[in-house]
Amino acid sequence: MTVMYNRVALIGLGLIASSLFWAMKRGGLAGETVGYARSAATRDTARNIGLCDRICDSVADAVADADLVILCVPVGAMDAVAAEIGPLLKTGAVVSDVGSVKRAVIDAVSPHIPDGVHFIPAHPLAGTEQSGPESGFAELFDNRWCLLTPNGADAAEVAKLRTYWEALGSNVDEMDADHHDLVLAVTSHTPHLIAYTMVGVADDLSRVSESEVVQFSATGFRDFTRIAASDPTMWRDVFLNNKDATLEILGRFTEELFALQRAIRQGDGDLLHDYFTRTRSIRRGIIEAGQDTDAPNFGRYPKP
Ligand SMILES: NC(=O)c1ccc[n+]([C@@H]2O[C@H](COP(=O)([O-])OP(=O)(O)OC[C@H]3O[C@@H](n4cnc5c(N)ncnc54)[C@H](O)[C@@H]3O)[C@@H](O)[C@H]2O)c1
Ligand SMILES: O=C(O)C(=O)C[C@]1(C(=O)O)C=C[C@@H](O)C=C1
Repeated sequence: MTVMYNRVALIGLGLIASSLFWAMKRGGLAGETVGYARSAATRDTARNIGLCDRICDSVADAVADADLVILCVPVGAMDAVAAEIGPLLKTGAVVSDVGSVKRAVIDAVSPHIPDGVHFIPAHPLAGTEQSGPESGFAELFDNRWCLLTPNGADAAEVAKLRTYWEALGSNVDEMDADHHDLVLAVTSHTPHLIAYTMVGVADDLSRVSESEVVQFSATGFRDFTRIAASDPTMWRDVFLNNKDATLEILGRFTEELFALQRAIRQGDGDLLHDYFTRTRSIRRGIIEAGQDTDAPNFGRYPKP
């Protein structure tokens, strides 16, 4: 139990902020955690479930004298929130965020950060399809990655924030923001778009085949429906703010899809088999590297 920041302010009280609070409480990482949400209903819910040591009715009260301020709002709201809190930040404070996109957040937030305040963007690669203050839990960040995109921030403050995320349970790495956005377009953003599309297609079909799509949905499709149940505001903002990288990956995806479509039409079994063999090895690599702790056989076969 080591207090790392005396006062931590969480702005936006959803899945990530509430998980941060419970994980900080578990580790005793903050002297005091204060929270602010835009809507009175969310603030009431937060108070009712004991989220944060104090819930403030104004963002000014929340950031007053805060040593660490974490912006936990959708990516598209970062600009407005940063503009509001910028003039209220104390000298020496650290501002961070948890947004799923990094370059657009840096461009939106940096202009509002006064001299003497450190802005260190971060992105925990951990989440669920749930949202809101009641959805958080202390273990969310355990054994997950958190990527920092420091963008030239003070090295000592970056090292401290890294230690903080490690104390929350995460593995931490640093990355250039543009590279982050390209990597996440491949590993998270485009897969979400594909899931949204596939569930939309099934929904169109279900109007033809009534409830069969739901009744006979196999595990693969159920996984798609979980992903496609993710928060619409959050994901709208991800795509609007990681436009170039997502379009680049979608272009490549479409080319591959057409190649597989042609192979099916032409009965080219070799092409399909080779392709699926290559992709299977990627999954096996992830399991062998110990990166998928949710896999059903995780840990069953000890590595030699
Ligand atoms: N959900 C995930 O899987 C996940 C994972 C990693 C990072 N993130 C990122 O974390 C951030 C928060 O996501 P979440 O899942 O906690 O979302 P959430 O929907 O659970 O919570 C977001 C909170 O922000 C508030 N909010 C929305 N617009 C606002 C505004 N203009 N001003 C003030 N408050 C506003 C909402 O009322 C809500 O309290 C997003 O930037 C998202 O990209 C999400
Ligand atoms: O598990 C999930 O529900 C998620 O989609 C979490 C997930 C991801 O794609 O891995 C989603 C967006 C975030 O920015 C980070 C994590």
